[in-house]
Amino acid sequence: MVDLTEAQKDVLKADGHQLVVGGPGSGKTMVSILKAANISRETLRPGQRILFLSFARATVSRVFEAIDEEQSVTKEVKKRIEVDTYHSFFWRILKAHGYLVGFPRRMTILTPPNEAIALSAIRSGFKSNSKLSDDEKAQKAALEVAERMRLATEEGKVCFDLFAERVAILLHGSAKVRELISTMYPFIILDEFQDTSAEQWRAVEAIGKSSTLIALADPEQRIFDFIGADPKRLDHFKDAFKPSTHDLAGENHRSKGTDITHFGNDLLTGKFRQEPYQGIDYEGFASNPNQAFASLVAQVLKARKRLIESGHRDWSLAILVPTKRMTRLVSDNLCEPFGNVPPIAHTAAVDMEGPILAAEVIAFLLQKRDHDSCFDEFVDVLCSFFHGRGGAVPTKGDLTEAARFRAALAKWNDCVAKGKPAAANSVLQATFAVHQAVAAVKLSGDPNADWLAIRAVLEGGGCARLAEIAKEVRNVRLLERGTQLRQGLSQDWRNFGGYRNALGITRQAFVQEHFATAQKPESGVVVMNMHKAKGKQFDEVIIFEGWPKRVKGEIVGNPDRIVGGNYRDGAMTQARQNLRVSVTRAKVRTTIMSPKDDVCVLLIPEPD
Ligand SMILES: Nc1ncnc2c1ncn2[C@@H]1O[C@H](COP(=O)(O)OP(=O)(O)OP(=O)(O)O)[C@@H](O)[C@H]1O
Repeated sequence: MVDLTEAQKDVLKADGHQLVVGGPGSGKTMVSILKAANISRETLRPGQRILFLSFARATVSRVFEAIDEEQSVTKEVKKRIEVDTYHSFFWRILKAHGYLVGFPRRMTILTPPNEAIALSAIRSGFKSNSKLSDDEKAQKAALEVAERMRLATEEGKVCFDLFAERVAILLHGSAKVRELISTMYPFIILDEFQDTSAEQWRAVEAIGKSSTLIALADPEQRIFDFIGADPKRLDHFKDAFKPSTHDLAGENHRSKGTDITHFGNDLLTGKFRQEPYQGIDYEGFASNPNQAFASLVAQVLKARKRLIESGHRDWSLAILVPTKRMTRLVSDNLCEPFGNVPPIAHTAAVDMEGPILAAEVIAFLLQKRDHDSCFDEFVDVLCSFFHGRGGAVPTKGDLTEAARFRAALAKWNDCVAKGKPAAANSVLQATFAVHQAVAAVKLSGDPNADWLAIRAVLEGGGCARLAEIAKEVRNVRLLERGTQLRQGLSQDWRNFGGYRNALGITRQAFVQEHFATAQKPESGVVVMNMHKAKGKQFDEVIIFEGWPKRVKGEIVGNPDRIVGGNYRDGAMTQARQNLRVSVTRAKVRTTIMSPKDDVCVLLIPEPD
């Protein structure tokens, strides 16, 4: 059992609604688990549980890990602490009571890629976001909102964006449902409370009428203003519930013996001390892709060696980057480092819309082999990939590509109907050839082998788009032994001697994957964007940002920077907090890598 600080002990003693604030690694999560254990032993009635609500699955797995670390918490008590995401908790409420807010009784989730497909007709009617006037943006948003509601109420397809808003309406409107929830969960812990959106807050505000709320927050780790976090959120909670407030302040248990937290705090003001910060390294690199990635790989290899030599089995090294694009670039470079450096095994948290839709293309090819309209349907799935892979911000290029394929298919079918051969220069010729080659693949009934066989044909065929799909699908790791997708496909084959339901099984597997909470926390080398690192901890962290593009010595572009464009602009509060969150994820060491000739502005001391 660890020695709790006085402030942590106060958290355990107090009754009623609570607000626990404190800096990174100050022990908010940990004390909330001990608190939950106490409540579970002393207060809960049979059948009741404590709900720990978090934002993302990966954070949830960190909380599970923290619970497991707490040896003073018995197995029985652990079972009564239920850790869940807002998404998954809200979905459970909607499934049971959604009819109260106009939803049909039978509902399915419209996953982000399928939502993107459903909204692509609206989106393709507008120019790209940066070129829209405020009026046009509002018009586009209103059309999207209306379509989302139509899909939910008429077709029972509910997208994530609607969850919190509808649940808030439902809970404010129905004391009965609130009581049902509070009877089950009389205590609810709200993790990362500073980042709750207005809708999430409205929903938990309603539950707080009958359940006791314990909010954990660090106002200076608020990094989601762009999707609805609000600096006033803690005040909203205080005004509504008059909680007892506990400040764990600058205690740092995560990286004891280092100056990592100290450096993180200094980043907020830009005032740095002269003497080095223990546990913080800085590495400058040359501003060109080859040297930049070579420097990164060198740092990764050094860090990995240190961690392996530490003898700690589940070591973790996170490479945190500012943008999703950089996540991909770094991952590609670790797969094929320079010279004869062997690939560096890692996992990358890339956006899943593209990979999921690419998996649907493979599933389609497993399922639909050679019936009459098979090629038409195949082109349709391909177009869905282009409509959906950009998620909420599809590129014009992808939307145009889909339109081009559809137009080519119409011409193609016209020729077929007239008994003429399709035009030799049709964009579909290569697609057709690959489709035929896939239909000729003899399937074996081993889902893994069959999946790879189809992927290989797409990869090696003459159609550049299908080759791209094959590359995307490599990011899907659902076919590992024992996974739901693999088992589902095997069962399908056993039942029908073919993959009759491959598409449905694949879609379902991704929904399950989204809600699964038992995932292990990341270990080994992991790459993710900085926002995704929130609430996590790793042994070592490398923060790696992009570099400027220069023409004749002048900077002409500066994408992928921690501060957009890398120029000073006002207080830069969000950027400072974001970098602080990333820096303080490490237990032992954080290495910050920035281009030598255009160092990150947040690292340059502010004048007195
Ligand atoms: N009093 C304590 N003594 C020793 N170790 C502690 C103490 N409190 C917490 N810890 C450990 O310190 C680490 C960080 O704690 P925790 O994750 O609870 O911090 P946090 O405040 O939730 O951090 P963040 O806001 O950065 O996510 C954990 O490994 C936890 O087990």
